[in-house]
Amino acid sequence: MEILQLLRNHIRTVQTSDAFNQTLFQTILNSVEERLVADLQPDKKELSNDQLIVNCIDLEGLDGCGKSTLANELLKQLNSGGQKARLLSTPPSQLLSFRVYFDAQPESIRRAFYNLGNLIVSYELRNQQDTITILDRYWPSTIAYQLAKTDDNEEINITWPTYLVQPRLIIYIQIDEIERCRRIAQRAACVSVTLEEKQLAAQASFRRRLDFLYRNHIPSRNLHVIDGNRATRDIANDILNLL
Ligand SMILES: Nc1ncnc2c1ncn2[C@@H]1O[C@H](COP(=O)(O)OP(=O)(O)OP(=O)(O)O)[C@@H](O)[C@H]1O
Ligand SMILES: Cc1cn([C@H]2C[C@H](O)[C@@H](COP(=O)(O)O)O2)c(=O)[nH]c1=O
Repeated sequence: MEILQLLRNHIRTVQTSDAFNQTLFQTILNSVEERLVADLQPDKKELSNDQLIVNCIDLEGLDGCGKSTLANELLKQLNSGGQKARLLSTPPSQLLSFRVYFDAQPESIRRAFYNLGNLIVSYELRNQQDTITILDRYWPSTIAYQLAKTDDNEEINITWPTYLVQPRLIIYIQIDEIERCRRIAQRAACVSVTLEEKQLAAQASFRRRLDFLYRNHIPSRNLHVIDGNRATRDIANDILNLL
C-alpha cells in the first residue's frame, strides 16, 4: 500500500535521531501490512466491508473547539446509562512517540503518517462493536487539513477511502473564532502547538476554508454540524439524541 511504502522508504533513506525508535516503527509498519495482506486473501470477506459503518462517534473540528472535553462528557453519560463506551484518538497511542518527528517532515510524509494512524484506528474500530467508541479526530481531519492548504480554485472531489471503516456519527463542532481563541488560551500549557494550529491562529482564510471543507466536503451521510458555543453537557445531549 502506498502509505506504508512511502513511510518505509522515508525512514530507510533519512537519518532519524536517537529518540526515533526505528525498530519499533518498522514493527508497527510490518504488523499493519500483515493485516492488510491477510484481508486481501480471497477467502476473507472482511475487506469487502470497506465501507462498514462502525459503532463510533467521531468528533471533529478546529483545534481547541472542545473535542476532548466533549469526548469525556459523552463517555461519562454513556457509561452512566449502562452503555459500554471507550475513548480513542488519532494518531493512536502507539504512534504518539513518533508524532513530533513526523510533524517536522514534508507534507506528503506527514499525511502518510496521519493516514497510518487512521488505518490502525480503523482496524481497532472493527473490534468490540458492542462498545461505542468516542473518537477524537479521524480521516475527516486528515483530508480537511490537507485540502485546506491547497488552492481554493481546485475542484474538490473526494471519496471515503475504501480501506477505512466509517463512523456511525461524525460530529463537526463549529464554534465562533473568539470563543475558540478563549478556549485555546485556557487549554493546558503542555499541549504541543502544530503547524496547522499556528496557521489557524494567523490566517482567517485558512480557518474559513477548513470550516467550509468540513461542512461541505466530508463524503459521508453521517456528518452532523453541531453548535459548539454551548455548555458541554448540552452539546453531548444533542449528540446522544442522534444515536
Ligand atoms: N463547551 C465548552 N465551554 C467552555 N469551555 C470549554 C468547552 N469545551 C471545552 N472547553 C475548554 O476549552 C479548552 C479546549 O478544550 P479541548 O481540549 O477539549 O479542545 P480540543 O478540541 O480537544 O483541543 P485540541 O484540538 O487542541 O485537541 C479546555 O480548556 C476546555 O476546558
Ligand atoms: C489527526 C490529525 C491532526 N492534524 C493536525 C491538525 C491540528 O493542528 C493538530 C491537532 O491535533 P490534536 O491531537 O487534535 O491536538 O494536528 C492533521 O493535520 N491531520 C490529522 O489527521
